[in-house]
Amino acid sequence: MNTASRPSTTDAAPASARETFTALYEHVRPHRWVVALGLLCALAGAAGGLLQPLATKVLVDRLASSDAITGILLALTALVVLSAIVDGLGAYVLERTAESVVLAARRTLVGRLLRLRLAEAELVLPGDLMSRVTSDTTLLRAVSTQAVVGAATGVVAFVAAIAVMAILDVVLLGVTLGVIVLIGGLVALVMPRIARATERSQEAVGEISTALERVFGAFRTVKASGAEQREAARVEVAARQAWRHGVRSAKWEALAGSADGLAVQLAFLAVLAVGGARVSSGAIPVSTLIAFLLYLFYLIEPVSKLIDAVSQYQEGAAAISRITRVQRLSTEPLPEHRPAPPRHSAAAPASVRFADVSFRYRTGLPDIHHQVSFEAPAAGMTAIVGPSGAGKSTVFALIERFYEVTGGRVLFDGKDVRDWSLPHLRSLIGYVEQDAPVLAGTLRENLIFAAPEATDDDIRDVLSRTKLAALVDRLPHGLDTPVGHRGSMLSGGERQRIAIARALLRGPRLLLLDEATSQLDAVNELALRDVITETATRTTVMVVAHRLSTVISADRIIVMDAGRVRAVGTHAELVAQDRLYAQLAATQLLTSA
Ligand SMILES: Nc1ncnc2c1ncn2[C@@H]1O[C@H](COP(=O)(O)OP(=O)(O)OP(=O)(O)O)[C@@H](O)[C@H]1O
Repeated sequence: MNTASRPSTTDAAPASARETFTALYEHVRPHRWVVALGLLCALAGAAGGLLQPLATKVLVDRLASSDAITGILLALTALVVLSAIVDGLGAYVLERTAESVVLAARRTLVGRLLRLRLAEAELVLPGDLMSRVTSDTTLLRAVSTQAVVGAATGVVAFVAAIAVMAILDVVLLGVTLGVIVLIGGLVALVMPRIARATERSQEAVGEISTALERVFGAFRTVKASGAEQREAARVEVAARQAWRHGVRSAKWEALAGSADGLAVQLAFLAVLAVGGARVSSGAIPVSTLIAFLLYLFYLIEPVSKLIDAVSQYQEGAAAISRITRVQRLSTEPLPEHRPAPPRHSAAAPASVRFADVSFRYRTGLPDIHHQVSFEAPAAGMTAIVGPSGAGKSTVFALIERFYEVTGGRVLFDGKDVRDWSLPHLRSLIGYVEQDAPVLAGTLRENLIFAAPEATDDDIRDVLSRTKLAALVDRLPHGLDTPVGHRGSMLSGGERQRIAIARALLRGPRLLLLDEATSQLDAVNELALRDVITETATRTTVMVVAHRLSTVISADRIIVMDAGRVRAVGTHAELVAQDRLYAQLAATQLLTSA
């Protein structure tokens, strides 16, 4: 997969063990009391299990002395049933909490992703981010609760069993511990490999999402280019990677998982040999050997719980490391809640001024703007023209404060954009991107996207201004007709006017319109020009213009070239005074110069 040219979050340094543990604890902290309840249930269940071998020893002793055993049998049965009930309750409480941990992690992650700064978001592959939200968070399920409780009950039950075994016979305990320590050491070597394999496997899952996102983001082009098989092969490469690392992780987990059985079986053989000798020499009675062996088998559960907990921790740590890396990216403040519906007629037009603005997209990249200065006074239309790559769209990005200037100042209504609260600043601006994105959903959802409180009257008014009323009448379900993925069921011109209607519905004090470079038919072009000129009578309009018809009706035109303002004037003035503008105007299609 050729993602080398585009750094992603996966390039960031992995989280340290301490960071991972703290992040994990932060996920569990809000649920600590429920986890404690689950732990209590698990401990009660474990205590029940712990009593069973002792009860069995009493039973065997009574059998030997021909005493009645009905009472002890009934007590044993009650103990078994009770431990099962408590165990079940504990398991339910924990599973529920685990789901809550996953929900909280997803909620936090999604909240952060949507607030990423544009400059950060551009470095990230969307498919990979999606897999972090959907797939990595799932791995938190086990580690956040089962592993915590498994480790705690495992330790308690293990220590308790060892204590009882010490009372029964210290020599046999020594034999048992010797075997367990030996196998435990081998397991410890395997554990970090599980974390590594899991992280790689999750990275590959991210690559699958990235590859799919690439395909479906340009599905028509993929089909028209006959690239289906090539693209399927790309996805397959990532899927095979995920498989390879998944299998590797499964191998280490299986090895670790069978270690508990192996440890106890080996200890059993050793205890049988040593214990048998001790029984025949009269050092211990046979009932002690039986009880000891039962405790030995009782140990299987806590030991396997401990091993499971550690391998779940390794998997969870891999996921946490990937999630934490996204959380390190910087974000913007959330928009404030705006209770009152926007009144587009009431919004006073705003002015915009660039004062000696220098800008580059990232350190190490060349400057895009060099001391750019101009003024777009309140009300009326200001068009920005210039050859492709001159830095026209970047002007809008700086007004919206998608990026910070590297020098000079951008003033909105006389105040530096950095002194405005970001959500407030953006709430005053209507912004129409060059490719006028329409989102999947209904037409209505798209229209009220930037102004959810807009009333039907507001919508009707904007539809008539943008000449979309006829389209709505034609659609089978009117405003509630779905428009397809990225508005694929609409024409290019319709998409553009919907994007303008969406921006106008916000009641902006400034409308930023990045005109599409693609050709529109004459009817659409006329409709669009009318919409813009009509809007410019009510609010400030700035247009990155690619069509002669747009610039002719502008109040002032700013000519940009290679990141500099080259000339400012009206169409008539510029045709006479500026050679580049005259050339651009002569070609009609301004970007082809
Ligand atoms: N997000 C970005 N990161 C890095 N460089 C960028 C980014 N966006 C634009 N550029 C670069 O900045 C320069 C100016 O881009 P801009 O989009 O402002 O040009 P433009 O004048 O609007 O061009 P066009 O008329 O083709 O839309 C281009 O060279 C472009 O490659």
